[in-house]
Amino acid sequence: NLFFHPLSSYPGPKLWAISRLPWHWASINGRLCWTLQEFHLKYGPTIRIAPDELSYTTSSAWKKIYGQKVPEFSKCLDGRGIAPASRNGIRGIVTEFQDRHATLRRAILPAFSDRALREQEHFLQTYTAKLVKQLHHETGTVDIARWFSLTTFDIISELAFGEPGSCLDNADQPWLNVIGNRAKGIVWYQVGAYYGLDRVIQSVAPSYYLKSRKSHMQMCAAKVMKRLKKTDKMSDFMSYIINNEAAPLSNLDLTLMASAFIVAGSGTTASALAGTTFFLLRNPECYQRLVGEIRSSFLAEEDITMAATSELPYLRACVEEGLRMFPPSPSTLPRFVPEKGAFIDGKWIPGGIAVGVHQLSSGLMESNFHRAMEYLPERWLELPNDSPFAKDDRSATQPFSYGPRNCVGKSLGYQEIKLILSKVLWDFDLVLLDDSDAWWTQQKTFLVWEKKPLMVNICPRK
Ligand code: HEM
Repeated sequence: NLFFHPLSSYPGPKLWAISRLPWHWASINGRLCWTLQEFHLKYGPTIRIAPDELSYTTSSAWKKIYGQKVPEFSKCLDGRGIAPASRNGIRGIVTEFQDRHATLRRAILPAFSDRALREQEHFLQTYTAKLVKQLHHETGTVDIARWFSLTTFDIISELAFGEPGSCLDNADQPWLNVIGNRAKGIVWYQVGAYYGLDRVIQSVAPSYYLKSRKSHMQMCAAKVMKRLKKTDKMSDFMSYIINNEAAPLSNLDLTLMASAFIVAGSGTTASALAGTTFFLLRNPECYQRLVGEIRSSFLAEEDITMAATSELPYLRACVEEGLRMFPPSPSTLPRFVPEKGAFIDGKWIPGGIAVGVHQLSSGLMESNFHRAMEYLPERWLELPNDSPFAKDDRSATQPFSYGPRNCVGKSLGYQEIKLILSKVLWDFDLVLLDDSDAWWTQQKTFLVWEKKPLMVNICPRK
């Protein structure tokens, strides 16, 4: 692997080129993401991170790996790939192969159209108002990351199942923990799948591995069955998806789809909110400027709508910068080079090699962003040509991924983040308890961020 492999000329740590064990070890310990970021800093924009895997950080690699349609760089190959693949032989939208993926995607697109989003705004407004109300009872020290998680779970529960998740009413929602444990379980599953040791891994992995996967699917199936019995006119996702003639879905498809919505649509948005809040509070000038923009743009809280928050340039810049430095999906979403091989960033890569852009590293590379480790929202504003940020390669960061399998909930995610952040900053003054960078750099990832508590002092605005 070290001397005679087709990838032997790529830079990277030698031990990682010899065996995939160090990769799996870092992954199980939740340190893979930050370790890969250190490797990119040390070895450069393209590195070898396993005998059969290359990691990239450039915008051109995003376009090639995730944007090429014919032939597609597939998500799964011979048991290798990102996630537990199928249930009774049926795959969900995230792991499905190209042809059927297109059918599944067609079936759900209407639920994410601009029109649908406008019809869904009342869910976002209801739960954001509830969050603000609860925070008024809680003033003092709160874990704001947890409150964001409760809010986004409530919103996605309404959208995916047509009923409240009741998280904001009862902060001890066990399903949130089940989802966190499920992500940790997937990391173990990857070890089993890679070495063909699925049964062994099932017996040595922590018990939450099996239990959380199972209970998550059971809860999704029960909620979907309940939703299918409802006949009233609704504006949730299912109202667009059930009975659509373009791409009819079975009950199992609908359950897998609802599971994808719940997993992909709640924790991600909550991470974006927590990350952006953390960086804002560590940078008082940015925080004050954003608070100023929000409080001077509206006369009353009711004026803060999705459409109105879309008109705030500094808010948009703060969110983009938060997503760059704390991308909710910070790891690599690996793909496999098509059988006949492909050129990536000017170099020929043989078929079957795993390739991907490492999201966290691509956002933090100095070669892509000037003063990359600093939170500087102004880089996303309209810039004069002589600005030091004018040479930033903005498309090197793709928090919602890129191409035909990118995030279908991108607009919804942006709207949620902007609305929730605006309403919280309209009502409250916030101060971070620990303003070191520990919350960020010591945070573990299991495909997604573990979500450590983000402790802030919160009080009604003066
Ligand atoms: C800040 C918020 C969000 C971020 C950063 C984000 C990020 C992503 C990323 C990176 C992917 C690609 C995953 C892959 O290739 O395996 C993805 C896919 C997906 N996301 Fe999001 N997401 C967000 C919010 C949402 C929301 C609110 C929903 C609503 C249900 C959603 C639903 C989905 C679905 C269904 C997919 C699979 C799409 C496909 O395979 O065609 N996401 N998301």
